Order: sequence, then structure tokens, then C-alpha cells
Amino acid sequence: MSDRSTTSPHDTDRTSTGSDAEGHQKPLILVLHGARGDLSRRLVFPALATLNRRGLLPEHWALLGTGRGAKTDEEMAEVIREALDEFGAGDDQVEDDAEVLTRHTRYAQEVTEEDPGTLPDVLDELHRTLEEAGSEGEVNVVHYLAIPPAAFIPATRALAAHDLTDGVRIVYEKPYGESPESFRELDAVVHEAFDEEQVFRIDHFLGMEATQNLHVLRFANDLFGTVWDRHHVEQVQIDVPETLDVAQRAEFYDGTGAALDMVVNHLFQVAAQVAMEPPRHLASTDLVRAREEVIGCFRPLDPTQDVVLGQFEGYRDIDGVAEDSTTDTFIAARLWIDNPRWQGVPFLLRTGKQMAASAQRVSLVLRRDPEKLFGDEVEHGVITLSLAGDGAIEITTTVKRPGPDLALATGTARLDLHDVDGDPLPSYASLLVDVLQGDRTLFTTPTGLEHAWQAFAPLLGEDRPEVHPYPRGSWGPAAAEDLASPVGWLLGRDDAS
Ligand SMILES: NC(=O)C1=CN([C@@H]2O[C@H](COP(=O)(O)OP(=O)(O)OC[C@H]3O[C@@H](n4cnc5c(N)ncnc54)[C@H](OP(=O)(O)O)[C@@H]3O)[C@@H](O)[C@H]2O)C=CC1
Ligand SMILES: O=C1O[C@H](COP(=O)(O)O)[C@@H](O)[C@H](O)[C@H]1O
Repeated sequence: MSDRSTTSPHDTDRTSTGSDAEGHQKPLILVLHGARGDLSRRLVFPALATLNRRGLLPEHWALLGTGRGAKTDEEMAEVIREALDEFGAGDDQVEDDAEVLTRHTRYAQEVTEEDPGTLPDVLDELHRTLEEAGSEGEVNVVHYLAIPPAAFIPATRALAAHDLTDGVRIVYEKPYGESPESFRELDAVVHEAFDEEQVFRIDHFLGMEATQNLHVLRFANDLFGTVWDRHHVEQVQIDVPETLDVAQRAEFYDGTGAALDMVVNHLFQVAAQVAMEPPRHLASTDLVRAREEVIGCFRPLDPTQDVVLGQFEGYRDIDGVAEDSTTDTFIAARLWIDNPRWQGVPFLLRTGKQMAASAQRVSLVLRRDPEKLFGDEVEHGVITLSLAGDGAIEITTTVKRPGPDLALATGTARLDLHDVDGDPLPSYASLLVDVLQGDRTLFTTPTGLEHAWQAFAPLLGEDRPEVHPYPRGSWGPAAAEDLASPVGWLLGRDDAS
């Protein structure tokens, strides 16, 4: 057997690189568990293709796709070709991308606790191949669990049972647990097998360009930083409506629902990015600590006052959905943050499937004071970050209506982040780079997740509200409108049903 030695994954700071002393990145073996699944096809292969094109992969690397069946390398290659065809960078890139990815890819049968499959042997072969190709020294082995959450515990135990945990990094997808109890159980199993420094829990909303820009907008610009509190902000809206259907993944979705799929992870993490106190420094540990501390100030949701659930009409007719399903395909929630900066400011969270529009927006609605010079003619100012795509920043403000009179109007200025000099990375590509470099800034940790589950837990109990029907293509149940009063949801304000 060849040496399966790997890099020490102790690098926890933003400055760590996963590189050797000369700055070369260590050779990489990315073991993609669930490589024929939806996430791998839609997001991971395109992300790898992007990283390859951008020169962000090490000189020597290999992709080892795994699955439960006995498949050939060629069958794996075909999955990659089809995936890039459907979800890749477009016609002019697909062939080149597919050629490179498939040339670097092998397939192995998944390891279980009882049966190593072919994974350890193929891993050894890849180590030898990398050595023959001229790479010497340590290899960065990353296991990416792109498998259903129910498989996280068995997969972790299987890796441990066959001595595949030493010195590797491991990436867990979301949801990391489905209740406070199952989160703790999963995390205990993970820590039996791995040191915390080896573990990367992905929340891809944290990797979005515009989410990362929240810090910069606020901490690099006093214009924004000075209004970032309850004295200036009346409410925060984190609004992620989706026109998407769930027919493709009905079985998974019916067992999960909008609240577990989106709120306890993505929307809570984005709320924390908005609400955190300024970190002492920009070092990874400081940023992570600041984000986690504010999640510790999230007041547990009050399902009777602050949550509206919905289900789009016709949902129960979808194949794979139970006839009497009460799964929520929509949630609007009012989150309160009990600290001096945000006391009394509602953080309004909304997301749902089959809604009127797709967007991913964070808006700080600024207070207005009718006692001031222009009285109540002044509209709320709004600072918005659109997280979708490469991201954008919008400022809505009161201006003089052009013309002879001193009348007021509102106007919006928009800065598309792709117009800024630079090269934005899609979230999954960005987070993969961080894993390779050992940069943990944008990953969740048990402390933050424990706080998140505490805040979310009341929704899992007997006070879970009833699920209101809403028409497809609408903005959700009417009951959700009241949560956002007196301002109202900014999106769909003019045509909300
Ligand atoms: N799809 C998406 O858009 C997103 C998904 N995620 C997360 O990514 C993960 C994967 O999601 P997705 O790709 O949609 O899931 P899939 O249902 O497509 O499953 C992925 C693959 O996992 C393998 N698999 C299925 N069951 C098991 C099992 N019991 N043990 C081991 N392997 C199994 C299957 O491969 P095979 O049959 O070859 O073994 C399957 O193709 C999930 O945790 C999900 O929450 C996160 C964000 C977005
Ligand atoms: O994790 C998830 O996120 C997507 C929305 O994010 P996007 O970046 O893919 O637009 C959501 O549709 C999905 O249900 C959820 O699992």
C-alpha cells in the first residue's frame, strides 16, 4: 500500500493556504461521495470546472467520485459530461471542461461500515498516480459528503471503520441535523471520527459574493457602518422567494419543508452576518466568533406570534408527496435579536417555493422621522444587498423630484458587483477553494449551530402553526403580510395577494 499521508488540516486562519513552503498548492484528491446525485451534478462539477479554468486547483489533482453501485470510470465520466452539458458554463466551454474533469476522475464503490467497497484501493492507486506524475510529499485529501443528510452518520462511521479519517478534511452538506437532538447526535459521531479542525460544514449562502460583501459594506464604509443599529434601522428583511417547484425532489422535500431546508441554516446564517458585532480583527477566528455570538442572542422563535407557514395549492398532488401532507413550502418568520444593537428591530425572514418571483435579498429598512423638516413625505430609505448571482448593492433614498417644485420622490441606485474590477466566484467554487486552503471563515461550527437550533426548536414542537394554502405564483399566504407591518414586505409590495 502506498503512503496515505495527507496535509495536517490544522490551518484555521484566513492566511493559511494548504500550500507548501514554496507556495505550491499540495496535490489534491477530492473524494466526492454521492457523485451521481443532484448536488454534485448541478453545483460541484461546475464549481470544479470553474476552479480549473481559473487556475485555482493545484497542479496535481484527482477527483474520486463514489456511489453505492459498482460503476465504471467511464460511467462516472458520462455523468460528468451530462452534468456540465446541462449545468456548466455554456457551449464554448463544456467540451474543454468535460475533457479536463473526466481525465482527472475515477469512480469507486462507496465504503460502508461492514464493507470497504473499492474506495480504499482506488484511493491508494490515486496516491501512486500522483506520485508518478511528479508530485512529492503530502496530499490534501478532502472527503465531500454530497449525500442525503440521513447518510451523514453511517458515512462518517464507515470512513472511521476503514481508517480513512487520518489527516483528511471532510465537508458536510446541510442540513447538519434536523432537530437540536439529531444535530448533537451527528456532531458527537463526527467528533469521534474527526478533530474539529478537519470538519467543514457548508452553508452556501455564506459563500455568496454579496453575503461576504456585508462585512465590507459595513466595516469599510462609515456611511453604512454608522447606521447599522436599532437607532437607524426599523426592520431587516431577508427575503428569498423562489419560483422553483419541488417536483424533482419531492420525497426529500416532503420530509423536510421550507423551514428546515432554508431557515435554520441559510436565513439564520445570513441574519447573523447582518447582525454581528464588529469583530476585533478580520482573522477567521474573530469573524466566526462574532457571527456565532450573535446567533446566541437570537430569541427562540415564537410560533404563535411570529411565524406563518404556507403550502402552495396542488402540492399534495405531486408524486412523492403524501396526500395529507402538512409540509410547509413557505415560511415567514419574525426573528428578534436580544442585544443592545438590535433590541426591538424585527428581522423578517421569508422564503417559499412556487412564489411570484425568485430573489435573494437582504434589506435594511431605515427609520424615518416625520418630525423632521420634510415630515412624513419622506419614504423609508433602504440599503439592499441582492445575493443572487454575482450580487448587487442597492440604495433607495428620498430625492427631489426633478422639476420646478420642491417635491419629493424616491430613487434607487444600484451597483452590480460584477461591474467592479475583479472576477466573482460562484458560492460553491468559493467555498471549495476555502476548504482546499483550510480557511474556515465561512463555515458553520457546533457552537453557532447549537444556538441556531435553540432558536429554531419551538417550531418543531406542538405549537407549530397551521399551514395556510397559497396560490402558485403568489407571495404566499395573506397572513404573512401582517408580520412585516407597518412597512410591509418590500418585494411584491405592489402586487401582493
Ligand atoms: N440538490 C441541491 O440543490 C442541494 C443539496 N444540498 C445538500 O446536498 C446533499 C446531497 O443532496 P442531493 O444531491 O440533492 O441528494 P440526492 O438525493 O441526489 O443524493 C445524492 C447521492 O447520494 C447517494 N445516496 C443516496 N442515499 C444514500 C445513502 N443512504 N448512503 C450513501 N449514499 C447515498 C446517491 O448516489 P448512489 O445511488 O450513486 O449511491 C445519490 O445520487 C444533501 O445533504 C442536501 O441537503 C444542499 C444544497 C442544495
Ligand atoms: O439549499 C438550498 O438552497 C436553494 C437556494 O439556493 P440557490 O443558491 O440554489 O438558489 C434552495 O432552492 C433549496 O431548496 C435548498 O435546499
